[in-house]
Amino acid sequence: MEILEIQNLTKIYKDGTTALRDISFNVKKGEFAIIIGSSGAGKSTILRSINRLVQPTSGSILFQNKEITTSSKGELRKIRREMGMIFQGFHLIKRVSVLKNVLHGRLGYMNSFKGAIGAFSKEDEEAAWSLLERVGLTDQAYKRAGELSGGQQQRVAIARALAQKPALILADEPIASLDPTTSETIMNYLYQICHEDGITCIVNLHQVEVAKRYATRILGVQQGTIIFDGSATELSDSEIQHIYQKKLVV
Ligand SMILES: Nc1ncnc2c1ncn2[C@@H]1O[C@H](COP(=O)(O)OP(=O)(O)OP(=O)(O)O)[C@@H](O)[C@H]1O
Repeated sequence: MEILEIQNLTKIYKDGTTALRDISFNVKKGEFAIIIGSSGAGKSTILRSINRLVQPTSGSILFQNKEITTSSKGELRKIRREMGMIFQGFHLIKRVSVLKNVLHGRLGYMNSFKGAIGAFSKEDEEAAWSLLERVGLTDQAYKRAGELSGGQQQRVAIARALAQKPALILADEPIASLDPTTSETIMNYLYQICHEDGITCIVNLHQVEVAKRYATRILGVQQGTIIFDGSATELSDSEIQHIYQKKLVV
C-alpha cells in the first residue's frame, strides 16, 4: 500500500534556484527509504516539501491519499502530527526536561490552551515514559535536554517523534553531527523501532555505507533529479560515482 505518492514535484526558490526538477516517486507503507546525494542535490528540499516546511512550486504530494501541497492550515496541522521529523541539530528545547521534550510530541493533538500550560494527560505521560524506556533514557528523564550528549539528544528526538504516533518519520541527516559509534546506535534505534511499529521512514544521509546497511530502498538524487531508485545491492560502485558526480556546467 502506498503511503506517499509524489508526482512531478518541482521547487524553485525565490532567488531562482531550482532545487527539484519534476521528481516523481511513491513510498510504500513500512519502507525504510534512504535518500543519498551530494551537498545541494535537493535531499532536504524533498523532505521539507513532504511536510510543507517548504512550499513546492508545482506538483502533487499525496500522503495517505491527502493532498499536502494545497491543504489548508487546519488540514496541514492534522497531516503534520502523523509525520515525525528528526533533524541533524536535534531541535529540542534545551532548557526543559527530557520528559517534557518527549511530551511535546503530543502538542499537535491538544488544544492550544492545554498545550501552553503543559496539561498533558496521564495516558500521554505513561506513553512518554515507555518511549524513554525504548530509547534507553528513563534515567535521564528529569535532566534538562541540553545537558545530554548529542547521541542522547537524538534519542530524545526519536522518542518525541514517536510520541506523535506517526505513520511516517522524516529524518534529515540524523547522524551528521555524531561520531561513527553513536551514529550506529541512532540508526539501530531508528530502524528497529520503525520496523517493529510498522512506521514508514525516509532518511536523508551523506554516508553511503550506512545507507546500504539499513535501507530497504535507496534513492539517489543529483541536481534536483532522482537518478537512482533501487535496493542496496543494486547500488553498485559505478552508480555511487554517478550519483556523486557533478554534471559539467557548460
Ligand atoms: N531557502 C533557500 N533559498 C534558496 N536556495 C535554497 C534554499 N534552500 C536550499 N536552497 C538551494 O537548493 C538546492 C538544494 O538544497 P538542499 O538543501 O535541498 O540540498 P541537500 O541535498 O539537502 O544538501 P545538503 O546535503 O548540503 O543538506 C541547493 O542549491 C541549495 O543551495
